[in-house]
Amino acid sequence: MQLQNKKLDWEQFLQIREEVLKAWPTGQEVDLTEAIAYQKQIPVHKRFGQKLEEAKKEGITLAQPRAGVALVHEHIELLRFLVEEGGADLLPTTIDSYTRQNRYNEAQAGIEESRTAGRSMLNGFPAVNHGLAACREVTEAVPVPVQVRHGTPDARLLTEISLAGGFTAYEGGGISYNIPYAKEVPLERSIRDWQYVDRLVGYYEEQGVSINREPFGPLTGTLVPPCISHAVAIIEALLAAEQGVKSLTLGYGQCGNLVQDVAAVRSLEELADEYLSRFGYQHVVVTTVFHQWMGGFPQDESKAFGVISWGAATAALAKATKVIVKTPHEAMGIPTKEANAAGIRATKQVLNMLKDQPLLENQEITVEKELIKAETRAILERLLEFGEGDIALGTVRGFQAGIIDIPFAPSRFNAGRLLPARDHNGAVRLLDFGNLPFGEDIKEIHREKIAQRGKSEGRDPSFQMVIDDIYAIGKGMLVGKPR
Ligand SMILES: CCC[C@H]1O[C@@H](n2cnc3c(N)ncnc32)[C@H](O)[C@@H]1O
Repeated sequence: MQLQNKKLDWEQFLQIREEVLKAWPTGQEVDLTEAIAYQKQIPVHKRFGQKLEEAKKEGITLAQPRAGVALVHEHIELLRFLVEEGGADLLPTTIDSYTRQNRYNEAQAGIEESRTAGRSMLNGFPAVNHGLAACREVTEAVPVPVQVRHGTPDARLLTEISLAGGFTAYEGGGISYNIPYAKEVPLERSIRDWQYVDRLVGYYEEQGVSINREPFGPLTGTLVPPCISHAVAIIEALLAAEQGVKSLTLGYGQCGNLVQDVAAVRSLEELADEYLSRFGYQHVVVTTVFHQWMGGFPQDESKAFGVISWGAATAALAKATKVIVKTPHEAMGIPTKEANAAGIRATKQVLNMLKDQPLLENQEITVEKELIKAETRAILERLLEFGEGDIALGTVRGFQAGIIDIPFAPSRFNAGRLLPARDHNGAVRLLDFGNLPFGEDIKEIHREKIAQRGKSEGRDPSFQMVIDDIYAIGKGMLVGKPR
């Protein structure tokens, strides 16, 4: 049946579900009626969406790290440490890479190796292999809400076990966990598989259990222009809302220029409200998440704290509901629990110093916000045309035509023709627009700003600028100016 953005028929869903639960033995542990009852007894202070909604009302920004290790008790110890020593307001459970690729046999081997080695031999928590009881042990053992964070194109079984396991929030989407994460997964397939995920969340909502859903905002985390990540966020918001999702956190990865980043967070929330109400989705609570710099980090830990603090400051000034925290080990790899907690403490120090300051607003931010909205609308409206009004169909066709295009994505279903580069203030602009449906007026703004940088650096705008910008922050700068 042709792909369409339409709520999955429950009987059809249950048929698919029989196959989904067979993919690993722990799937047989999931009983939806029992799972709903279990979720209903989770106290309100442990419900992710509830805590986000309260933060939005208070106008404060919550801090959440990433974290996940192979074994259950070590994972619990890690999460407890991040609350007690780091001050985390919200917790993750980052899932390992084998599980993300449905390679449960190798995840199982990783668990055995971790037991033998006495340390985590996986880069995350293998929730499917551990199963329901272990997930409930984790979510019950910590005092704050916990969210599953991963990068899985086919996350259907992981969702079943995560929700039955007491997690009250779940990251990802059919575009955002495919195009930046996989090479060979057809977009139509991942969109369909995430319609299953969101339909399951819709079922929990219908039964009175609210589960927060967060599309993965930063995408490749490498000079992704706000209009691109916003377009993906709005598409995944519309796809999720159609399946009955009511608690949505839309995200954006820090680019580094304050005006652009504050404008990006504000425009994201405004565009979400605009498109959700246009398509008739009522009572969807929208919050925002700002990801601290997702690109290359300095090795030097003091410099890394500078980058982390700049991300915290921007998130607070933008009044993002949540900020995802980096650590001083970012340039090295998976952080120790001490480094992870240190990143959260640095972040919280900045958030606390800024939380009584008003939202940063000025004419520059307003102009930038309107530019981002015009660019994002141009993409979304063309996708709707390509889909004859259907955003799911339009998205698949739009990626094929390069109407939407994610810079530096590995997927062969992505056109990969965009070339982003910073302007002389460090805002991310486009050197090559690929096949984006922008008018000359928008293109001229990008060209002029990049030309200004070329003039100030005494060089013609070129691919070299892109390369210099990719390495700039790791080298202690924002704009990759020639030495
Ligand atoms: C989009 C995800 C990339 C970021 O996600 C961090 N990350 C991945 N896996 C873990 C983990 N198991 N524990 C703590 N951080 C983790 C990386 O460092 C990077 O910043």
